[in-house]
Amino acid sequence: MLNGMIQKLLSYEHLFYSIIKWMEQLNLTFAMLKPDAVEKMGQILKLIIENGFKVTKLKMVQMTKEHALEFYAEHKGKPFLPFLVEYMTSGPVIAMELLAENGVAKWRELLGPTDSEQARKDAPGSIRARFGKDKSLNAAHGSDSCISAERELNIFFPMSRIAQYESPRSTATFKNTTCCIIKPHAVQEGLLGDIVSEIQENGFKITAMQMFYMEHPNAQEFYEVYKGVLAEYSGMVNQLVSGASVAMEIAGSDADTPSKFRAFVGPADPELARKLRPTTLRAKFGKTRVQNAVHCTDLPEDGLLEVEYFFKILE
Ligand SMILES: Nc1ncnc2c1ncn2[C@@H]1O[C@H](COP(=O)(O)OP(=O)(O)OP(=O)(O)O)[C@@H](O)[C@H]1O
Repeated sequence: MLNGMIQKLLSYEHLFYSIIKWMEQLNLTFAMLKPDAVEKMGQILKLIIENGFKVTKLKMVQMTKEHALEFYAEHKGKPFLPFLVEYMTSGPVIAMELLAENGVAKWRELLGPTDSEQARKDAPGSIRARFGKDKSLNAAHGSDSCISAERELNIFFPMSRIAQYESPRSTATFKNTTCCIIKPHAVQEGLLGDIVSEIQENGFKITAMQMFYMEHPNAQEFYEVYKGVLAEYSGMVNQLVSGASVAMEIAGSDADTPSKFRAFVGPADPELARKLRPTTLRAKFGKTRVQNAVHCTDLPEDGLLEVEYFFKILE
């Protein structure tokens, strides 16, 4: 009996050390989709998730010249720096914190060689081979060490309020837009890339995007209009606080975009959506009336208020 107990304890000890070892190897890295890759971000997010990364922070931002010079300080004096700064400030970028076992090295491997043309020869499945153009317009960035990752994450996702004020700003336009939130269950199920791809491939423009970890009072306030109206109100609030969600500002070419986007999202009940509107987002990715993949602004006149809630109040 004593023998059995000792063996059991040893196996627990073994399990404990395996977990510690795994946690030691698990690391965070900083990843960025450069301006030329933002319109393909859905496809790239899909690859990131398929390759076992967890997206723990995400924000679409606009870098200034000062941010780009700080970010690429190691390249000071290099002939390509002025062009690089111009390129990095030419449009929004997607800044992300990714978590994986050996995350820093694993993300560099998925990125492929700096020069996209070289990447197409040496690593044809890599992100730069598939989405980059050449050695400067190369789709994405990855930290080269854990120390760089910490420095770079601190530029885009600083902890202190003062540093947050100076960090690259969100790209929300607050003009003729509507709000869409990818719900926590869909993020947890690894559907972030699939949903963003669908949105982009159907002609809608994502003009702002950020991952949020919502708290109860905020979720209650956000869904206030449904209180006493929808039986699912509490379930909806609980769903929104159950993990990371991704809020987006959606724009389109005309004033009808909010209604068109609403139709594209489909009926609140995914079962009904699958019968009546099988090509909608909720038909494809929803499960129940509460876990229906995305929230989308109901009334066009509320679009701006909802976008402001996330990108002015919560940001
Ligand atoms: N010779 C070059 N000509 C033009 N642009 C370049 C050149 N070398 C690097 N760059 C640009 O500067 C960025 C930073 O260069 P670096 O040598 O740090 O490459 P990297 O570590 O592969 O890329 P990143 O730091 O963006 O992940 C490159 O990603 C590329 O956009």
